[in-house]
Order: sequence, then C-alpha cells, then structure tokens
Amino acid sequence: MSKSTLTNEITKEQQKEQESLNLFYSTQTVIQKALSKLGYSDEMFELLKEPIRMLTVRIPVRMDDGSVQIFTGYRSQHNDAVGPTKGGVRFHPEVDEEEVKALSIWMSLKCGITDLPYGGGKGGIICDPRKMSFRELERLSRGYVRAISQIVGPTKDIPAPDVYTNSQIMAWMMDEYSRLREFDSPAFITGKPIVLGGSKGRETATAAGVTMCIEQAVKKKGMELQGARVVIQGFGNAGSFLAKFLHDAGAKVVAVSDVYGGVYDPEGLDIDYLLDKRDSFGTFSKLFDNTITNSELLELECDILVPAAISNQITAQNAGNIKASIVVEAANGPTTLEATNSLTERGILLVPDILASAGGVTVSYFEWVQNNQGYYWSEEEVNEKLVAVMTNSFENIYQTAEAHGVDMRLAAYMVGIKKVAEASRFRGWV
Ligand SMILES: NC(=O)C1=CN([C@@H]2O[C@H](COP(=O)(O)OP(=O)(O)OC[C@H]3O[C@@H](n4cnc5c(N)ncnc54)[C@H](O)[C@@H]3O)[C@@H](O)[C@H]2O)C=CC1
Ligand SMILES: O=C(O)CCC(=O)C(=O)O
Repeated sequence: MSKSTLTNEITKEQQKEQESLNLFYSTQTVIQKALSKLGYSDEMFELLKEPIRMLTVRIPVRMDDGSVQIFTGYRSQHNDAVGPTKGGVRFHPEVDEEEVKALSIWMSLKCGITDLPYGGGKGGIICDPRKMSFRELERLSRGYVRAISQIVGPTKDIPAPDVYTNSQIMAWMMDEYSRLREFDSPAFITGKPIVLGGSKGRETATAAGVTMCIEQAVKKKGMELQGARVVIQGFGNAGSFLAKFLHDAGAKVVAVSDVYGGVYDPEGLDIDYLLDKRDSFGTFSKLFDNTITNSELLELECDILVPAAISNQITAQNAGNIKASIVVEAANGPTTLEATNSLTERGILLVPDILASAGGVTVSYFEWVQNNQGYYWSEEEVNEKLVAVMTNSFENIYQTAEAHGVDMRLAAYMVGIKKVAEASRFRGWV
C-alpha cells in the first residue's frame, strides 16, 4: 500500500470520528436508519431531521457590579404532532445551537419510547452559573422566560431542569411565567420545589430510571448487581443519586468523578461521605489529593460503566479500552456512533441515553399531570408508575433489537421515532 493511500485512509477515519462528534449530524444519521427500517418515506425524514422551531434569544442581565452582560439562549422544539413539546434547560458555557437541536430531537425519542403525550423540546443558555451570584442567576432565569414566553406554556412547551439548573431555577422561571400571564401556572415547568407543585420523586427520578435499566441489563447479561463494580462519570443530579441507589442495592461503586477529576477505590467508595461533601454543582473532587482524570476513570476495570455528565466521552479513541460488560448512558449523547459500533462488536451491552435517562421526563410528566388536576400523589405511587414505564420501555427496546438484529441504540430510535412519525402522518403533515 502506498504512503499516500494510507494517509488518505487515516484522514477518512479521522473525518468519520470528527463527524460523529457532531451530535446533531449523528442523530440525523440514526433517525434516517430507523425511519428506513420502519419503511417510512424520505419526506418523513425531511420533516423529522430538524426541529420545527428554533428560537435564539439575547438576554440582557444586570450584574451585581452594575454592568450589563448579554447572554445567548436557545429553545428548540423538535416536533409537536404528539402533543406539547417538553425538555430541560441547560446553563453551561459549552451550550451550542446544534447540540440544543440534537437534545430536542432526543426528547421526542424519549417521549416516544415511554409513550408520553409530548413531543421533544430543549433549551440552553451559554453561561457559567458557577461564576454567577444567586441574584444574577435569578435575573438570568427570569430574563430567559421573558425572552421565550411566546413559544412556551403548559399546553405548548414545558421546560425542566438539566445540567447546572435545579429546582430553585425552575421556581424563578415558574414565578416569572405566572406573573407574565397573571395567573398561577405551576404546569408551565417541571422539576419545581415540592411546595410549589413539584412532584415527589422528581429529584431522584433520572437516577431511579437508570437504576431500573441497570437491573434489567444485569439480568439480560446473567450477572448479579450485588457486588458488581460500578464506575460513574459525573456526580450531579443523575450521577450522585445513582451512586447512592446502586450502593444501597449492594453494588460496589469503585469510582465517581466531577468536571475536575475523580476518586477511585477498588474496594468501593463511601458514597454517603461523598454525597455529604459535594456542592450544588456536583463538585467534590477538589477536596481530595489522590484523584484520577475523567479519561482514566472511563477505562477502569469494572462491570458497569455509567457516563452521567456530558456528551462525547466514549469515542473511537477510547472505546477499545472500555473494560465494562455493560455501559448505561445516564448522560445525553456520551457515546459516538463509531464507539457504539465498537462496544457492540465487543459484546458490551449498551443501554442508550434515550432509554436509560428517560426516568426524568417520565416523572416530569407525572408532575405536569398532578399540576393540571391539582391532586398530588405519594412517592410510592410515583415510583410504582415509574417502574412500570421503565421496565416496559427497556423490554420493548431489548425485544426490538433482538427481532431486527440491531443494536440497542437503533432499536430505541425505531421505537421512539415511530410515535412521532405516526402522529405526523395522521395529522396529514406527510
Ligand atoms: N437532571 C435530569 O433530570 C436529567 C439529566 N440528564 C443528563 O444527565 C447528565 C448530567 O445531568 P445532571 O446530573 O442533571 O447535571 P448536574 O449539573 O446536576 O451535574 C453535572 C455533573 O457532571 C460533571 N461535569 C460537568 N462537566 C463535566 C466534564 N466536562 N467532564 C466530566 N464531568 C463533568 C459536573 O461536575 C457534575 O458532577 C446530562 O447529560 C443531562 O443532560 C438526562 C435526563 C434527565
Ligand atoms: O424532565 C424533563 O422534562 C426533561 C428532562 C431532560 O431534559 C432530559 O431528559 O434530557
């Protein structure tokens, strides 16, 4: 083989990996495959490959020092054929338009998988909330709601928490929306504090749903959760409660991390101690001397690996070094398409994000239902309903993967997109 051919091949490989790091592009690729497997026309792909609506807003915020800072925010609505759109709002310095679009498409898929009466939406603001004061965050949250108020609402598009947003931010947003509309509107947003109409069990719902998927995956692999070694990347809302649930179920959580690095103990970590030490941004590692990097953490010896932080963490570069038998994506988009293929070829069971992390939106739906009816459920009732949704969704996708001889990600896309496509077809859009 000539040197120039080899160079070309490497460049193609690099290009391929580069492309799958673009979440929007890789999502479109899988949607196209899923629609074609289901026998839909190219017109359906043309409709579903992009959000129906994408709003970019500029939000002026008076900072504590008297200056004004202008923040850029987005709200993307993928498809509202099934019902109002639904999805979280992210406050993060790396928020970008393409990623928000991809995240809104994933919300459509999550709602399709769990059979919720919603389409997908998602929002984000480019900011670093760790560097902002409490009052600056309040002004930013209220400013965002004023900026997007025309396209959101309890029967239009219902926001919720995501990375670096929490129940306090949901409370400010709900209050701002209620003031604008001049009536109390708890069903405008979910993930609220319980005293403002939040649902019992919403705070832990994403982690609870991931735990339920892990329990199912372990059974399929003929493994035991008791004593299984677990590694979790991210120790925020999703990662920290997950560590607690798995620890309490008898698994050995050997490593966890935050944005700065992680801690590792092959004998198992003291999860209650770490929970006590983490701050409201899911940060704890700076308190320790002996830390590992996030890249090292992903390649540790373990049985179950859970990326629960950000996207593009398992790529073609490190997929071959993953030691786990099961990878469960609590985060949105942590594994590229090339890495998905590599893990699947090696017999690693990958439970995709749009299934594994669907517990959050499921309990958000329960919160919205409770707000609309003004009658509130016990935590037991919420959990019982969540178990039913998550176990049925897992089994449906597992069986679809078996029946069609495809990986769990493609199976999840097939199940998720079908409801959106059918609703669009019945409405006569395609
Ligand atoms: N909160 C929810 O209800 C849901 C969250 N998710 C997804 O779960 C993931 C985590 O979300 P939350 O736990 O809510 O966020 P969070 O803001 O509560 O915690 C984020 C965690 O990730 C860590 N992190 C941030 N940047 C990182 C980086 N570059 N490398 C390694 N770690 C980093 C933070 O230090 C923190 O520990 C996200 O992908 C989110 O979209 C999915 C469904 C629902
Ligand atoms: O709770 C919700 O409505 C949305 C949660 C979310 O943003 C997600 O699942 O990625």
